[in-house]
Amino acid sequence: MLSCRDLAARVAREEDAPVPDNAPGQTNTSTPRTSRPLPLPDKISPVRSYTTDHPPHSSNVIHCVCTISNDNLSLQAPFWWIHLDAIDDGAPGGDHQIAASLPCSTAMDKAYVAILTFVFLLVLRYLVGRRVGAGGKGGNNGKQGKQAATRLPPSPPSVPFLGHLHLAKTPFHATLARLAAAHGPVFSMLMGSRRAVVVSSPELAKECFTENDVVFANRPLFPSQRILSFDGASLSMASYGPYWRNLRRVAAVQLLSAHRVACMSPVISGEVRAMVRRMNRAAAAADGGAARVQMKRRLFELSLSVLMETIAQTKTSRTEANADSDMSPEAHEFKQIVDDVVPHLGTANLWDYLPVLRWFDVFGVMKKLVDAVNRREVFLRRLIDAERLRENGGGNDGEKKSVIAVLLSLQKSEPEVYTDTMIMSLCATTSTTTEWAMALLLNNPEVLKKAQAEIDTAVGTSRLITPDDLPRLTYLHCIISETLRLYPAAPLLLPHESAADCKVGGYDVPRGTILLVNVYAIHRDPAVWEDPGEFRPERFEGGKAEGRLLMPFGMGRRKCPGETLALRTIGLVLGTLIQCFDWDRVDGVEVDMTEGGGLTIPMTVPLEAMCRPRAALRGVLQGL
Ligand code: HEM
Repeated sequence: MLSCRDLAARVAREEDAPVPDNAPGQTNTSTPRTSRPLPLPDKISPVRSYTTDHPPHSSNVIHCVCTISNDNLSLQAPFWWIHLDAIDDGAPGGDHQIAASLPCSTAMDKAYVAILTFVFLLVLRYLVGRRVGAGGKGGNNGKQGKQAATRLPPSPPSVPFLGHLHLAKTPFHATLARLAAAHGPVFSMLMGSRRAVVVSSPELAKECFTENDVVFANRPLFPSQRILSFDGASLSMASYGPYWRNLRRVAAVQLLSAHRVACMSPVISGEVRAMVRRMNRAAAAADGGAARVQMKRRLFELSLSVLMETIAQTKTSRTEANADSDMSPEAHEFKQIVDDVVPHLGTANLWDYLPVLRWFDVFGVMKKLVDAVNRREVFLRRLIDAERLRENGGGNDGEKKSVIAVLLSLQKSEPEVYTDTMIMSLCATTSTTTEWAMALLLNNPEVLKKAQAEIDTAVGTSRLITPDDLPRLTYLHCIISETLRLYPAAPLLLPHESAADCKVGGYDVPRGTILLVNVYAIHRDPAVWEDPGEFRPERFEGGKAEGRLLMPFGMGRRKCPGETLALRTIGLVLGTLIQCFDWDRVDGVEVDMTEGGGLTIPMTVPLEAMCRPRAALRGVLQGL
């Protein structure tokens, strides 16, 4: 296996991996770019599209090639100044390559170098633009012909080098929704040197994931994700092909099937009970019998604990001495790693799109990622080794097996790939969704009361909700659907990438284009939903919303395989919180619903609330 440091070095050297040759219907049958270990060539030249006989780079000279077309500019390696040459390489449409060989210095301040490089590129592009313009119309004929034949989706005005990256304001999904209002339901953007197409209507989303499903089944592998996802070997990042299919089959059949999720239910119920017990104790100790609860922290800890329990059965190492925490020491350790990694994930991460930031590691991102990944690998290995020991001691019995035990018994050599993907996916998504649901309920107390009444009728007050009650709690289900409509945990899904040229909404989408589906905008389309910004669970009652596209878990073959587990966990957690406590806003102040950015939609202000044990449930709570 490639070590993390090797991988980081490789990411820095290899910039933007080429699009795999997966034509639709004849997908990659060779070893995917994500299979491990990927053999490292003895020597990787930073020049990939070197087309002239300029001298090769030497130890103190780094050679680079930039490809410049009328709307795009990409650079393959860092450089200093020695000579600069514009080469008409005969590329159609006046695409030109500029070669520059430059001596390297290490003493200079990285940020300064990055800025100089950026300015240099701007000037370069301007000069080449002039040269191409002055070079006569003949030189552009090929391009004009190609442009006439190729009808790309409309695009907002771009700036050199950055493309549209300057528009990438947080939260990115909201920015893209505004751009869609101006440019239509399908538009294209240049993210540095990568082209992206953004789709924001239900019809076009369906088109992408039905007739173009295979074409868009790939994932772009950004440098940060490459480091974080075992060089793209994790299920969510693997490129489409036999390797991904194998991972996905094991995940769907062995780990996340309805049967496995049912086996996990006692674990989820046990963790929820532990959280409620702690909240009840906190309320009993508080003035006035109501405790101020940090919901964000509690819910995240709960998700992580559920996962640690289902994945590795870490309960044995839990110390009840820490009365305020729901997490095992292992979960605590993993939380710290997640906290270090999450800020660097996201679809609009400048570091991923601008090679210049990576070459000089301007914000120290590379170092932080490598450190976090190293710690994570050691941690996961420890969990797996502990499971092996338990297996050898005969400590695992059938259905109650942990996820790692299942993988080991399947003779999978890479349990960490699954384990890591599942922990990362579950924690952020389920806890964020439950947090938004609670926030919406606090701002809409009449909905909270209606949900409480439904639970009292269906379950009673003499016992806690169990997973078997969930199918009967239809209003609770409507609340969850409405929450996922307004705040889909992955508002732009995970990015997809086209493996071949295709058409979307009548426009041409070239191979290698990133596809962003703005689920956030689709779920708030006023043509589909009346008063789309309002929280109204009733719109889902009695199948009224049937036929309208709701896709918080995605669509097509890359759809989330964890939907059943997620819905069951959210249902049980939310239902139990509603059943056991009366909830109030802190100081009666309306909850701040401002959205944050990143791969998920976090609440900008972490949710806090006042919880008071319900008198009718006192007996049950005391018995926990
Ligand atoms: C509220 C909870 C969740 C939401 C809203 C959610 C949503 C999503 C979305 C939108 C995608 C991308 C789909 C696409 O790109 O088309 C995805 C992928 C994925 N999710 Fe979830 N998810 C949730 C919970 C979970 C859980 C609990 C697990 C597993 C423990 C999980 C595992 C995965 C995996 C492995 C993928 C990648 C699938 C692939 O690329 O083949 N998710 N999820």
